[in-house]
Amino acid sequence: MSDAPPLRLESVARRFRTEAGELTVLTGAELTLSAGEIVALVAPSGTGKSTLLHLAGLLERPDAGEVFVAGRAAGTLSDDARTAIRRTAIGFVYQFHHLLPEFTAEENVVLPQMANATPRPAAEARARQLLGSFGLEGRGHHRPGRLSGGEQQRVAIARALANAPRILLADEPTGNLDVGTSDLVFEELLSAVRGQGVAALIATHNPALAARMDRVVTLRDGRVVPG
Ligand SMILES: Nc1ncnc2c1ncn2[C@@H]1O[C@H](COP(=O)(O)OP(=O)(O)OP(=O)(O)O)[C@@H](O)[C@H]1O
Repeated sequence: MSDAPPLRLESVARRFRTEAGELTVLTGAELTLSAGEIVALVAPSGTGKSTLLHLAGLLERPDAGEVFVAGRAAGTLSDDARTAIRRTAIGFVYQFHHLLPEFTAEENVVLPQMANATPRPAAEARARQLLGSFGLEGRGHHRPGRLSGGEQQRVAIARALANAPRILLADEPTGNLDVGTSDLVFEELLSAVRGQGVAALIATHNPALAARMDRVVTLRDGRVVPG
């Protein structure tokens, strides 16, 4: 299975029950991420970008179709098995950093590694190396509340990469930052992802940022189409 793509969505459908009736968001969506490929997901608000990322990240289950992570079908797996895949193979970055406020920047990058049974000294060394690669040496002992928005988001990216995932999923990862900081942090994100050979699916509203990636896709009528 080692030559299987890191991520494959096959005929994925997702519907929601709303007060206005049933809302079909995805219907037969297909997407394959090759190893190390960085794909931009650019689509109008409300068309299902977050829904697609939640399905790809095994946070939700599709109503139909299948999600394969490294060739392994996730649909029939237990919630525990899906959590284990998510912890080892997938990193997430959200628009808001979601760092744990009572822990330092370094601890925020250490904790997911320890949850993954990495011994603390190795986890700390990796955290320092990752934070250093984002220009945050010297900031590791600060809590998130004492960091700037750009620094917080850099820590969140370091945390997402902490367990050396094969897949990174990002939902507007710099959407909360001012334009200048957003460009800088995005550049660092792309360079880290490329440097580590991680396949990435990154939702953004910014066409200039999307153009920096290997391929652009969009959502139309519930399907993934070239953007
Ligand atoms: N749990 C839910 N229950 C009901 N409707 C939902 C649920 N989650 C999402 N939706 C609806 O599904 C549609 C797609 O939502 P989604 O968040 O995936 O869009 P999006 O493209 O990420 O939007 P944005 O760019 O604004 O974040 C929206 O109409 C949303 O209201």
